[in-house]
This record gives sequence, C-alpha cells and structure tokens, in this order.
Amino acid sequence: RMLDFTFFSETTWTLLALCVGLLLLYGVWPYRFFRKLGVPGPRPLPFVGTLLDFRKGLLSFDRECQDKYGDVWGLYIGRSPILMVSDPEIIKTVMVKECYSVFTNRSDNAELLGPLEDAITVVKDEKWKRIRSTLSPCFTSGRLKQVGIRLTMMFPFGARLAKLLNLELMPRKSVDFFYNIIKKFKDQHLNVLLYFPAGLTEHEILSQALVFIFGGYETTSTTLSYILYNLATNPDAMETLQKEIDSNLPRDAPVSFDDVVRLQYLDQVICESMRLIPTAPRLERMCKKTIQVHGLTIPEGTLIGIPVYLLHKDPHFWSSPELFRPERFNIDSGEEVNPYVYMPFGLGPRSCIGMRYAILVLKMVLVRLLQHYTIETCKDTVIPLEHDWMFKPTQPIKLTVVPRQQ
Ligand code: HEM
Repeated sequence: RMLDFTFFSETTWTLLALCVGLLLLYGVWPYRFFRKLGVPGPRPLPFVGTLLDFRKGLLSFDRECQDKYGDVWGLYIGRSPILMVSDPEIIKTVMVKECYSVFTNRSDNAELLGPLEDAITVVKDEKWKRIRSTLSPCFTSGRLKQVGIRLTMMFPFGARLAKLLNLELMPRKSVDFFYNIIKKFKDQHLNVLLYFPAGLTEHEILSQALVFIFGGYETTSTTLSYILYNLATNPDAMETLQKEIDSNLPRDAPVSFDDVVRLQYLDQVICESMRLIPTAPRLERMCKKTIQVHGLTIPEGTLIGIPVYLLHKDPHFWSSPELFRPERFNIDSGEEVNPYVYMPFGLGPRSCIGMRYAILVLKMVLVRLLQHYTIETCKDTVIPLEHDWMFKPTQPIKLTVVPRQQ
C-alpha cells in the first residue's frame, strides 16, 4: 500500500526532514576531529562511534588498528574522541615528561560525585598534587614494614567486602554505604586519624579511604587470580617458585617484609603475570593544553588512550610474548624491558600509589598459599583464558587447590 504523504502537511514534512538531518549531523559532527588532525582510524558510526568494534575483543581490535594505522590512531567512544598511542617516545612524554604541565588528569568522570568527588583518582591539578603528596608518605617501605604481617590478616574482612563489591560499576548506594561505615568508624576511633598526615579535610580523608577499598581490593584479588591461573597452567614455574620459597623460608614461621623481598623468582612471577594479563588493560590521560609531541599536534581537551595490553604483548619489545616466562624479568637474562611499554601499575607521577603495598600483599599471600598448597588446572579450567569486551574473564577462573605433603 502506498504511504499517505498527505497525512502531514508539507511544512511538517520539511520540519521532520530537517530534524532528522540535524540529528544525523549531530551524530557525526564530532567525527571531523581526527580528520582535521590527520590522524587515521576506523570509520565511526553515527552516535556510537567505533564502540561496536570492541566486540572483536580489546586486544584484537587494538592490534588490528596498530597494524593498519601505525602507532597513533583515533577512536570514538560514542561521540567522544580518544587518541590511541602505542609509541614509547610519545608515551614517555605523555605519562612522565609532561605529566605535571599538560597530562595531569584522567577524563572527567561525572559519575564519581558525592562521597568520591574528592578521590585522588578523579581530582585534578593542584588539588590532586596536594592530596597525592599528602598520601605518598603512607606508602613508603618504612610504613609498609610497620604494616608487615598484619596485612594477611585483613583478608577475611576483605572477602566479605568482595561479596558486597561484586558490582559492575560503583552505584551510589554502595558508595554511600561504605562512606557511612568509614565515617562511623572514624567517629568512634578518632585515633585512626593520627595515621593520616595533616592537610586533608574530613571529606577528603573519607574519600581516599573509599578509593582504597574500591580501587585497591578488587584489583589485588583479580591480579592474584591471574597469577594463580598462570602458575597452574605453567607447572614448571610453579615448581621453581615453590622450591625458592621452601629453600628460603621455614614453613610455619611468620613471614616478614624482608623475607618476601628476598624472593627474586616470586617477584619475576608477579611481573610476568601482570605483563601477560594486565589487570588494567588501558590507561588514559586528558590533555589540558594544546601541545606538539614528536610532530603530532594534540589539541586541548583530547583524551589520550594507552593500550597497555597491546604493548605488553608487542613482539617488537618482547620475545615470544604469548609465553609465560618469568625469567625474562631476571636482570641477568639479557632481555631488556623497555619501561615505556611495560606498565601494569601505570606510569609516571600519576601511576598507582598503592603499587608497593599491592605487591607486598600479593607476595605474602602467595608465599603462605604455596607453602601449603599446589595450584593445578582441572577439567573446568578454560585454557586459554578468554576476556569479554570489558576485559572480564568470560568464564570464572576455576582451579584445583591440592594440599602439599608436609
Ligand atoms: C595489584 C593491584 C593493583 C593494580 C594492578 C593497580 C593498578 C593501577 C593502575 C593501572 C592505576 C592507574 C595508573 C595510571 O593512570 O598511570 C592505578 C591507580 C591508582 N591506584 Fe592502583 N592498583 C592496584 C592496587 C592498588 C591498591 C592496593 C591501592 C590502595 C591502597 C591502589 C590505589 C590507587 C590509587 C589511589 C590510584 C590513583 C592514583 C592517582 O590518581 O594519583 N591501587 N592503580
């Protein structure tokens, strides 16, 4: 049946067509951005940009782009451009050299308001510098030594937290929930404030406490499960590690900070696991001032994306990148690690503040666990590990824990 065009008047049709036209124009308007800059990249679709390409998987998509366009390419997350960079020299400038002057902040994250608006991860410029320098002394090795053995005892509490935190994003309700718990705790035990250096307001202190719970717990436990997965699928490495632990530490004595620092192979296992499966597969920095970097003009307001996962597996920088070979991190191995293509905890002044603490926790837990158990694969273990587009394992990681003979 023919459409009845007389249903609307001519003027209405014209207005409708104009609206649709304007809507489409609105949808594709931002896509001039990289064209103007001369930066190549996959063709974006109206409104969604290049988001649908993520269905191919983060690594395959980034690898495909790098193969086609080189070390600098442009993507669109919806209508927002993101300039992807995999060139070590540009990465060095963005993350380290010009961190304070140009690339100080991450993207604006409108969701993190309320209790988290003062969080060190989201605050900007001078405020970030003040909070960061106030918190940094909490993470020196001297402070970590004080924390020492007590660390491992915090895990049962953490397990309960994990259940509550098993949420995709950070819904306001649960953020408020934790904020109130910490506030109550603080009000009842005023002396905990003594552990915090002066210079932060109460809201700022509580925000940081929240960030440490949200940002520190999940990352550490995810990293731990990847390490156990890599050890289980590489039994030779597991055996070497257990030998190192057994020959250096008595089985039932408490494990100290100095004990775990001495274990070199343990350190290499952690480094290699975080190379093969980085917990944070991409990093970002916002450009706050137009700048020329190695011949590339980056306009103010451009978001830079660093494809960590891609860099960690780039055959230009790693031999047999798909293999789990902790030895490559041995200083005597003769294999050089380029610091600008290896960044499991980020890079430069805005890198992870909890890195040393997290590594200490991982080492303590691994030592205690592997003294008494061997981790093995079972029929339900998915090999190789598959990730969804959000970089979460598509299937839960299932392993067998076998008690060792005493
Ligand atoms: C294995 C566990 C962890 C991993 C893999 C990890 C990884 C990261 C990464 C990749 C970043 C972004 C760095 C960048 O943009 O250059 C980051 C930032 C951060 N992490 Fe961690 N992290 C871990 C544990 C922790 C822990 C235990 C804490 C707290 C006690 C923590 C606190 C933070 C904070 C506060 C930031 C933001 C720093 C800033 O903006 O100045 N992280 N982390």
